[in-house]
Amino acid sequence: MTNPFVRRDGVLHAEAVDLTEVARIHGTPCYVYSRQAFTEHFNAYQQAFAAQKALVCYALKANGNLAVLNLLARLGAGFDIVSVGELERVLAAGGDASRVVFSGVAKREDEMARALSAGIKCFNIESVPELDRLNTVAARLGKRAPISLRVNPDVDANTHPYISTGLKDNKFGIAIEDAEAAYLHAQSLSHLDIVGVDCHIGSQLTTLTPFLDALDRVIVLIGKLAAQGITLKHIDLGGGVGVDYQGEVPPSLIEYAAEVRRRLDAHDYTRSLSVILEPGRSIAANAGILLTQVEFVKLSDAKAFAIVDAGMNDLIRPSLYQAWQRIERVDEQDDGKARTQASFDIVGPVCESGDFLGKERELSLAAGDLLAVFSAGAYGFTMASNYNARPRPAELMVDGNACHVVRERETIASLWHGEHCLPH
Ligand SMILES: Cc1ncc(COP(=O)(O)O)c(C=O)c1O
Ligand SMILES: N[C@@H](CCCC[NH3+])C(=O)O
Repeated sequence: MTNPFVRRDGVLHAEAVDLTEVARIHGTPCYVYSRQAFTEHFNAYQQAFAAQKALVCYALKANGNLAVLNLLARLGAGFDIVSVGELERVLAAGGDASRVVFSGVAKREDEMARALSAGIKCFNIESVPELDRLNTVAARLGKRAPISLRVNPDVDANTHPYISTGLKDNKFGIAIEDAEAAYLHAQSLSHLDIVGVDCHIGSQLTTLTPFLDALDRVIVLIGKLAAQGITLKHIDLGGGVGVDYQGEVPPSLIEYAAEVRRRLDAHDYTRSLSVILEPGRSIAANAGILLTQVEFVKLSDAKAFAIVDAGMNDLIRPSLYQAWQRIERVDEQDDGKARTQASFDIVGPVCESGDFLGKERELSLAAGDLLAVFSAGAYGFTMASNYNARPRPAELMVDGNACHVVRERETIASLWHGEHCLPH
């Protein structure tokens, strides 16, 4: 995989674009994405799973920018959505509803109705009451709803507890031992078509073992369903592989695809299943950085702080998960400026002690320096908020030597749009 963020003469570039120029023209903080990286990361899935009728449904919760969705749609992506808002984004970006799968534990009736009339590929159902609700909505609309059940295989994904989803005590999915009964119930409902099975055990998995353990358990279930006369068209393996934040070595997609194929080929009842994948992070994370400027260097006996203009409202992963993301000075040329060399906590402007982007980073810094926070293309902008009345940053997409604004920085006035004072 080509790294889109490289140094030339000491200055960090995104593809061919000098990031100091980006900051000068567009201001900070801002997200900068690489078209080339998004393309390569998506194509890696397409190519690895090419032999097995796989549909790569990009999980846009990772990065739902319209330019990203449009780019991926043109590369042949399907999409994994978790709300009607995400469905509308896909459609607005030119995505095809018939390549959309709808995940999430709490789909409202109006969301189901909209997805049914748009004609999505599949609802990934996470509970028995949700089956009943979808059946009622489909009957009301005179439609049939294609469904798969998201089963929870009780496999430990060995990832952060907040992003582990396949254990019994997680809210997601139907416990695998209850799944057969749930499928039989689904079969009894008048307006549902059972088309698949789905499983997602967590995010940022750095080994294949939990994925394959989960798959083995789902295959046992598929065998039981086949014995009941319930045949499926697809198996949805959920989110993608983990990424390199801090030297992690992500599992090989080629090996993943081969292991999946080997397992599916081993049984008559799984051989002809098509495969769906829902990767988000591995397509988006290392296709983006967050650019931020040092406002002040604040030193005390106890601490060295670099106070920057991006905060937890812009990038919450470090605060929320103690996530580690690489931080470097953009311009490392020797400009003769006096700097402090220290182990810095990189903190933001938000009024919270938990507002940091990185801790104990050995850097040489002065006010005015530009920093890049790496691996920020996934779960960066999509998790940004307006806390402290801070406008969300601009998003930019670099393409070769061009840099396009793909979302403008929010204006302050837009933050009170739709708010009203009481009548006197
Ligand atoms: C149901 C579902 N599918 C797909 C994903 C995307 O996962 P990842 O970003 O790890 O590829 C998630 C997030 O964990 C998810 O909850
Ligand atoms: N937002 C999380 C991942 C969430 C996964 C969604 N189920 C992160 O940044 O790591």
